[in-house]
Amino acid sequence: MNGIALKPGQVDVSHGPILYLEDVSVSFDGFKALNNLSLYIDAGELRCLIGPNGAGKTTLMDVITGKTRPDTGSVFFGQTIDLLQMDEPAIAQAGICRKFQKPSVFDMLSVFENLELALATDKGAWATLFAKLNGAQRDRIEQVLETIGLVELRSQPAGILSHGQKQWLEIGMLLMQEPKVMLVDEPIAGMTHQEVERTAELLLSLQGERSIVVVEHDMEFVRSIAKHVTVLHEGSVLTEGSMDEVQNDPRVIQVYLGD
Ligand SMILES: Nc1ncnc2c1ncn2[C@@H]1O[C@H](COP(=O)(O)OP(=O)(O)OP(=O)(O)O)[C@@H](O)[C@H]1O
Repeated sequence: MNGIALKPGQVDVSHGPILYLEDVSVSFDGFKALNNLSLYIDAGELRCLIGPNGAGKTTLMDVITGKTRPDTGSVFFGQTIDLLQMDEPAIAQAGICRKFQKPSVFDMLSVFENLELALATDKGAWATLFAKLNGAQRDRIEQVLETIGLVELRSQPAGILSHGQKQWLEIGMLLMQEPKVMLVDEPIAGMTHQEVERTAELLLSLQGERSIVVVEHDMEFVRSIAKHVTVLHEGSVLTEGSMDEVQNDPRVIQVYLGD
């Protein structure tokens, strides 16, 4: 250890990575969806995960968020927090959140209220909506509205938003909880070209303060955001590197062409 005392809830990233997965295997009826997979995600980085269908990307996300328990291996959040000892809500509470492909905003509530709801704690959703916001909470919502580019639509019901805008609102709802790691599953599916560009800007603006792991099939999009790409194949890491490096790797070309 480096001698720095950590407060409860703090994540020890003093060695660089915020997520450590080592020798993780997951079997479904004898089939290895993850096979001795090891992966490290640095604090503040934006990582893209690619790989052909069935490579294990979703299973990997499920392991990190506690939905699926590995048969073997270790999964740590920072150097000291053992995620395999925690259930799904505890992992989310610790600061690892996941954005699923399909947006699930509340159509009848305004954009602002959706963000307000994301503040919901143990008091419950309705109590949160009717409670008076304090200054810090109001400032946080304003900041998030700015980040997701929905300031002007703040009073509109979420139901009138375009598909892309709903996705950004949902990212905003996750940001309200100030996660340290965001796992983002196929963020641009169904978006217009303009929305795709705006989503790239948004994800790029989020790195640094938090780590972002994006699973995406669209290679053009991956190229536009990724400094570092991990290629999964048959439940293991096939290779890692810049987009150019992985795209020119004969093993990557082979698994994609063979798909
Ligand atoms: N609950 C399950 N029961 C049985 N097999 C499963 C289960 N979940 C996943 N698998 C299998 O494990 C393998 C990895 O699946 P996974 O969904 O993680 O891949 P993926 O890389 O996310 O694929 P895609 O890009 O198609 O979403 C696949 O062969 C899949 O059929």
